[in-house]
Amino acid sequence: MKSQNSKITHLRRLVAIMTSVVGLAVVLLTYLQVEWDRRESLRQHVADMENLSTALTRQAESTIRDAHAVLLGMQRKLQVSGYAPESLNEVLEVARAQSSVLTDVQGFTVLSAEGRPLITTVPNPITTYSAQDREYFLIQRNNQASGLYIGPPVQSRMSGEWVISLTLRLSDANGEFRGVVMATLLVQHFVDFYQTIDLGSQGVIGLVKRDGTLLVRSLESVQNAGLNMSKSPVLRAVNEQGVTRGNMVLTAMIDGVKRIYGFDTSDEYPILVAASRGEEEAMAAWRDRSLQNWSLAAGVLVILFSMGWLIGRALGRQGRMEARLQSMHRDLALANHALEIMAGEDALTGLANRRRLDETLRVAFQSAAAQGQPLSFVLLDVDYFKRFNDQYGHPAGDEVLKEVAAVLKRHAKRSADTTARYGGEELALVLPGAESTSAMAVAERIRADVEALAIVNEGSPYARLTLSVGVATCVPGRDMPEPADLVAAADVALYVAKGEGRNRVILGKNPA
Ligand SMILES: Nc1nc2c(ncn2[C@@H]2O[C@H](COP(=O)(O)OP(=O)(O)OP(=O)(O)O)[C@@H](O)[C@H]2O)c(=O)[nH]1
Repeated sequence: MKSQNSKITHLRRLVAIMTSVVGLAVVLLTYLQVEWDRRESLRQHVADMENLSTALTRQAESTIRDAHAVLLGMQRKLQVSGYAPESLNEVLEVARAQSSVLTDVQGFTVLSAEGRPLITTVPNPITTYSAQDREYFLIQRNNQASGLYIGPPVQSRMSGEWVISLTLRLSDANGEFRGVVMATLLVQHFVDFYQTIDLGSQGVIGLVKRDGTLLVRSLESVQNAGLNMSKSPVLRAVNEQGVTRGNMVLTAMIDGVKRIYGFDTSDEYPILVAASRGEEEAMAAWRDRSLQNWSLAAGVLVILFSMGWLIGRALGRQGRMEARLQSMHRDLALANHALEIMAGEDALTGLANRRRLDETLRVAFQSAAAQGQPLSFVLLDVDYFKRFNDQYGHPAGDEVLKEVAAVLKRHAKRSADTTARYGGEELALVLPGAESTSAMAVAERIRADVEALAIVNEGSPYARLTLSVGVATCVPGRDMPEPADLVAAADVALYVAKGEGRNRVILGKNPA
């Protein structure tokens, strides 16, 4: 019973440990799954943005290259043929033809050394202005070997539209400044094109000069045109660390929105394109999935812990019932014992119990003493009974005790004879009026009958169930003063029988 209780406690502990371990595993696996999913989603978005930025960089390069090629042709023609009206007209015709094909270019213009437009393909131009103060003009005028210069976005004085200027210097044979050939690209043209690409409401594409000047931003036409972005992490990575293509997750300088950026720089021109998606929008699908996963995990945990709690409670209840049963069992045993004592009978064997034996022996002793008659006491003990119990079980042992008791009863022939259970596996026989010879004979018959039962006891060297018997006889009062002396003499004889090899009857010595 006790071990049953500790088994239940052990089981409850096991259930608690298992529940915790499985719960932890669920949390860990969910975390790993969600984290893996996050990285995979981010990797995918990053790759998309990098690829897009590369494609858009090539597109911007191609637009600039086309205009650059035309500008080079115009520059060459003017420098060779001069600036006479015929030459300018020829250049204008070629530029018109090119302009009609290059739809990304707003127009081609030739400016004089004073910044006045000489010819232009820009439709409906205002030609009464001077570009002398424009950045591109100053750079080309002051720098003989400037090459193609990409200007910041400006509002054109010729058309009123926002444009990006591409300029080449015109020099005479002595290298003296003769003016500028210019192609203008419409900012709105880029914005319109970038807006055809779906990057969600927070996505943005930026075309930027490597010095940090913002040329085009897809979210608005011109509000931020020309903004200096040289301090942005992307520009710093490009200019300070020499990174040419890459990605970043960062919060934008302009609007404070967190975005996933991909960027790529041009090898030909000092420009780069950064394409981005809003992090919140891009990762929304992942957030939904992770919420689902965590909800599922929470559901599993609730079920798991509920089951663990229910099992624990059931085990606890079983444990309490076992304990109650145990105490009822004890009460019952005590009650049985009390009943047995009151009845004077041993419940298992039906023989007289120890209490009645003592009483019977006392009366028989007194009566024999009064009459000067002999009184014999026989003490019988089952041999190797512990081994029998161990091998065949306690209930089988009980059965054997009953059988031995039955044999004993059969040999208690006279009415005054008393058979009793002395204790445990020890039985006793009180034979009033019996001399030692007849007591020995009765004892021997009992021993032989038990042996003849041929109850297998493999733990015994006799391989069967046997008895050792001690017999004591006296004339009470004359030979011995107390009944206890008679019992002690039989006990000593029994001890001798055990010592001499068991399965035998020994007569105790009479002290008198
Ligand atoms: N089945 C059963 N066994 C009992 C009962 N009363 C006592 N026993 C057992 O009897 C055995 C007595 O063991 P021991 O005193 O070592 O004696 P033994 O094994 O018979 O060995 P020897 O007497 O030396 O031959 C113990 O295992 C007790 O548990 C009972 O009412 N029923």
